[in-house]
Amino acid sequence: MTTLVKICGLRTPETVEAALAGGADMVGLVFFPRSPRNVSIEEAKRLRAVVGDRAAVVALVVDADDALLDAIRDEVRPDLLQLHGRETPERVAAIRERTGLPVMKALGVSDAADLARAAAYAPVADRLLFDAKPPQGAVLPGGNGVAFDWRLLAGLDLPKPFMLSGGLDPGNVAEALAVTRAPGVDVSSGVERAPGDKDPERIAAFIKAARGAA
Ligand SMILES: O=C(O)c1ccccc1N[C@@H]1O[C@H](COP(=O)(O)O)[C@@H](O)[C@H]1O
Repeated sequence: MTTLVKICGLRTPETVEAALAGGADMVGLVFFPRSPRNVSIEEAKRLRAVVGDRAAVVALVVDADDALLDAIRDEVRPDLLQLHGRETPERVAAIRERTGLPVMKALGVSDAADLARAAAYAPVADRLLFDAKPPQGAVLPGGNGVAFDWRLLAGLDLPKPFMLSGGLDPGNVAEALAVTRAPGVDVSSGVERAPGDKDPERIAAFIKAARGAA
């Protein structure tokens, strides 16, 4: 089966086009003001129009309140919500119910015990995303370009599909896929020149490397 590829934190039509030209399955828009990749609802609407039906649009939020979720659903019309904060299983279920959108819950991983948390989220999320835990003192809960020990995911058996993220880049994504057998990968920092500044060449190289590994 083909590996799903998500390019996250896109902020310009040019980089959205680069992701689509490379064959990305999902493009991620970040709604988190502290992130250098943050977009407003208006910017997101324009990017959503650029994407059309050529890929799935993923709206990334961090402990979002209902007003923000409603605005994203009604105005941006994403295909999937990525919940990248401290949302409990109950909150994930409530968001899914309220918005009517499928949700992907991100879980921070640093050791095997972190994977046990997936059991509580699998019944309420449509998809899980395993990311590295942020380094101490980090401003962002994700998008830090930090990897975790991929061997923790080897042999993982979950009732829901999952994606891998955290410190992936064009040079290591093939190895990450070989180790984890993840059905999908997600990247942000690893395809940038600087935080928030996506590089079309690195986007293309990442997608090619992920596809080549499949
Ligand atoms: O990208 C961001 O700015 C971001 C902000 C807040 C939460 C998550 C964020 N990005 C997600 O983090 C992971 C890993 O990113 P990286 O490739 O290590 O930079 C990825 O799932 C992004 O969607």
